Amino acid sequence: MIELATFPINSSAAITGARNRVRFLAEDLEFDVFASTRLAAVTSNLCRRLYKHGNDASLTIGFGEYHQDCSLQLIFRGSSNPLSRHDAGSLFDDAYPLRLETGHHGFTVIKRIPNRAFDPSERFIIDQRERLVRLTKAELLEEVQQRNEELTALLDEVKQQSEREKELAAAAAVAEVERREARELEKAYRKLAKAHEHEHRLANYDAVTGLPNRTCFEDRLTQAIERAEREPQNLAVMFLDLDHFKNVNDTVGHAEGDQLLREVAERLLGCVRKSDTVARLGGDEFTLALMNIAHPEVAAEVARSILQSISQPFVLGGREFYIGSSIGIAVYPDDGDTVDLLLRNADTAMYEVKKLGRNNHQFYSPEMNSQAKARLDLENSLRKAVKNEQLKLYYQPQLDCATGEIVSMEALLRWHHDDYGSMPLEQFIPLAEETGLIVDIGYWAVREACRQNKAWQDAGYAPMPVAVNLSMRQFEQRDLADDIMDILDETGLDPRWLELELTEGVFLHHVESARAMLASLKKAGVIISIDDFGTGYSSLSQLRRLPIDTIKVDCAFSQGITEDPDDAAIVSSIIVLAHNLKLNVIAEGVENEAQLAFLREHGCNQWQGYLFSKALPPEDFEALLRERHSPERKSGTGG
Ligand SMILES: Nc1nc2c(ncn2[C@@H]2O[C@@H]3COP(=O)(O)O[C@H]4[C@@H](O)[C@H](n5cnc6c(=O)[nH]c(N)nc65)O[C@@H]4COP(=O)(O)O[C@H]3[C@H]2O)c(=O)[nH]1
Repeated sequence: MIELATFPINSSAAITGARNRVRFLAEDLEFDVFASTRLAAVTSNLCRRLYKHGNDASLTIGFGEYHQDCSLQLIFRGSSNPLSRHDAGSLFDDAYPLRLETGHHGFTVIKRIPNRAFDPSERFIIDQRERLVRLTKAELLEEVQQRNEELTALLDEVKQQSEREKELAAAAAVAEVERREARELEKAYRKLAKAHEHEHRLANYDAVTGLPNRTCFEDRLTQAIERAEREPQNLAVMFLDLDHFKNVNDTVGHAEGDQLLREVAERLLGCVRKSDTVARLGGDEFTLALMNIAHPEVAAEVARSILQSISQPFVLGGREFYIGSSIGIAVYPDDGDTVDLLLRNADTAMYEVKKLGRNNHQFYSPEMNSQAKARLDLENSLRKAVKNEQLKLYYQPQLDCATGEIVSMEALLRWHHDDYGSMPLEQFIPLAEETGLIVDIGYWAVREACRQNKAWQDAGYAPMPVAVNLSMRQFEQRDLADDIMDILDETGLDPRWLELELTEGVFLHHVESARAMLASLKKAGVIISIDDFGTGYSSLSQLRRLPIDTIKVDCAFSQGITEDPDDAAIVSSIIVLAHNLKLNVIAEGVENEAQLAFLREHGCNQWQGYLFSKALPPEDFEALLRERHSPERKSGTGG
């Protein structure tokens, strides 16, 4: 800094200024209070300092850069009283009193700065007392050196600090990367674990119910058997199948069907202990493993409570559904000591329940196995018979009660087994129903009956309807009506010459779907009849709402009408009821004249039975037709 002037100050004052002018505005010229002097330097590029040393106060003013020949004017704002030159002069030489625009009085000191050369090496430092001290060159050098050392030390420190910071930052970055990697790794592990868990669930649990699947069930049962081998105990394996579950699926759809399975799972879990296992094998089949049971009767108790629980209604899609269940039980170690054997024997016992009428439970017994084997043989033979077309249709004439003419016929299935000869229907129809083979057999029967009927018509015999039995299982086929219409198309038989016989059970179990299918068939001209009427549970009101044409009186009633007044009353009531509903009545199983006379007397429309003829092979039936309705008489008498 270039020092311009030093003003001793012995007053409290404020300094303002601009550019190369300095103005001292003294707050108060009561100089005896200068002890509290505090000045603030405010000029911009003038460098100023106030030094106070002892009682001396001085102001050093200089420029940060070289200026010459400038004048300094210090203006002290004074009190309200005019200052005498003396007053001012006591402070500075060349002080002139003045009156400031503010109305205050002050004085000004004008100091000319001589045109003199400055030594640019002159330096000042601020000493410890905050005084500006001019240094000699040597001192300056020392000062600079000292400063340099300080600076170097400082720089070193800064450098070290920065190195440390760098190291820390690097370490932090590495740590961050490691943390991030660890996080990524953990995420990947979690994902993998989740995928493993998902895979495990898929492999071991049923997606619909969340219950263990077959694999998981077999694992648990294996472990339980191993435990039971070490510490002898009883285990029970149950095989459970829902009765008529398919009806629910067909009526309300698969989503509701799944809901029902979930509710069944819940109910099953509610009937067993936590240590037991309930699994779903698929479809409507469930298995249970009851661990460490005190005695087999415990399994029977559990089975009873399951039957009771499942028999409660299920509400699906706003409707109530009642389903039953069939349970087979096999007990370790008596009924098997391997998973396979226990499951197989429980399954066999379950089939036995189904055979005996469902909605019950049954313990496995060794005799069942031989029955099951026989059943399996029969099933295989039946499959072969269907494939090799060993099945035949026989035709039983149906006669008009009033005229005695053959007016229609019923097609009845016959199976001639290569080894066993003629197989009784009551033996293989239920098996075909159980295995679902009846669906194929049923379609074959409809096709064959239509083909044969059309062939007789084409041969010139008087056209008449052929009645074919439909199984309840066929009503589980959504396309039944379309398929039958296709068969009629294929064989060229007019729909009015086909009659479909169904049992009351169809209406009990498939009311809605059956009604719609039958209505469309009836609309096309197909005749619909209810077989074995009186043996089921059809209500009169239901009968009225069904799209049917004919009621068939069951053999048992027809045969009892002459001996049992109840049967007589039932048959006559059925006839009256049917006629009121404008339905045709046909009595089957008529074996003697007295029965026929009763039927005639009560206005029954048609009859069939051994009194006239058994079901005949097609060639014999044709011979009968030839005899009674020769082709030549076809359009003449109508029978
Ligand atoms: N005791 C006696 N019986 C007589 C007399 N007249 C006729 N029958 C028998 O009564 C049954 C009448 O058939 P269904 O009630 O439809 O009862 C049929 C029907 O439900 C079923 N079935 C027969 N063929 C078929 C078929 O093609 N498909 C289906 N799904 N079921 C069939 O098998 C049942 C038994 O058929 P079949 O053994 O042929 O027995 C026939 C017939 O032979 C008689 O005067 N006295």
